[in-house]
Parts: sequence; structure tokens; C-alpha cells
Amino acid sequence: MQAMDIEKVNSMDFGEFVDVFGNVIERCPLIAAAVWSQRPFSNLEDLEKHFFAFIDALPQSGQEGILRCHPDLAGRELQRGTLTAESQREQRSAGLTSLGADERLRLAELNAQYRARFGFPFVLAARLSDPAAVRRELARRLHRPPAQELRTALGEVKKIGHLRLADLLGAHSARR
Ligand SMILES: NC(=O)N[C@H]1NC(=O)NC1=O
Repeated sequence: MQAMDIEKVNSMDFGEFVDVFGNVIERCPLIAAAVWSQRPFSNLEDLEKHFFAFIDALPQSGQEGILRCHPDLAGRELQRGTLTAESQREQRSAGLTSLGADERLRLAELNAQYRARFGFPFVLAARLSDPAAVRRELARRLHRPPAQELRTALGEVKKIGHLRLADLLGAHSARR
């Protein structure tokens, strides 16, 4: 899709808005549906603020639910080709689509350990990473206290959402 300006966003009806922004937060179109009610938006930052405020206002069960909507990095969905277009692109840009079998297995083991410990999948903004960094971060975050890890993981969801929004609105931002 072509980049658009904020006036265009503000003129969208509900259906169009959810079509365009429904996957800013992976597989959580409900968030875009709720954000639509907050229009008009003054700019990209303002729009983004509403997505993030919705996440922050959720109870812990809802925040964990958001994390659970994310596919594993280099996991079964990638193998099967059932990732969302956005996730596919992000995982490819991180080099996760061209891993050797050993590396894939190692990541699958770490992902399984992480999920067993925290009850949600390991989430990281893949576009800002590469296979070695993914493995390193997974191994490091695996040992953190659950409350701290939940905050970190939601921070990664926001980084992913920021990059997806910036793509849609054609903003050139390298903010992490
Ligand atoms: N598990 C996980 O982090 N998944 C995601 N990360 C990312 O950049 N795109 C995703 O789908």
C-alpha cells in the first residue's frame, strides 16, 4: 500500500481503518477497532499513542493475551507459511527464514523453554535484530523475573507496532 497522510487516516470509515491498521498489533484487530473511536488524530505519534494506551490499560490477562497472539520467531508458522504478511517480512529481514536446521532447532528449544516458564511466547522486534541477537536475547530473558519480562515483552510489541505504523504512514523513523 502507498504511504498516506493523517488526513486520509482521519477520513477512513470503521471498516477501512480496521482493514489497514488491524495488524499494527499482531492479530489484535480489536485494538484498531477501539482506536478508531478516538479519531481525529493529529499525527503519527498521536495515532500510535492511542494504540499503546489501549495496551497499557489492559489487565495483565489481556496483556498476556496480546503476547499469545504472536507467532514464534522461526517457528512452525514460518515453516508452514501461515504467518501474517507483516510477520513474514519482519522474520525474513532478521534472517530467520534462512536458518540452518541446527539453528532452527536451537531456537525452537529456547522458545519452548521460554513459553514453559512465562506462559506466553518470546516476542522481540525482529526487524531490529538478527539470528545471533535473537538467540542471545532469548537466552538472557529466559532467566528474568516474570513481571519484568512481561514489561519487556510489551515494549517489544510496541516497537513492532511503531515500525508497522511508520511503514503505513510512510514515516522514516529509526526510533527503537
Ligand atoms: N514472537 C515474535 O516476536 N514475533 C514477532 N516479532 C516480530 O518482529 N514480528 C513478529 O511476528
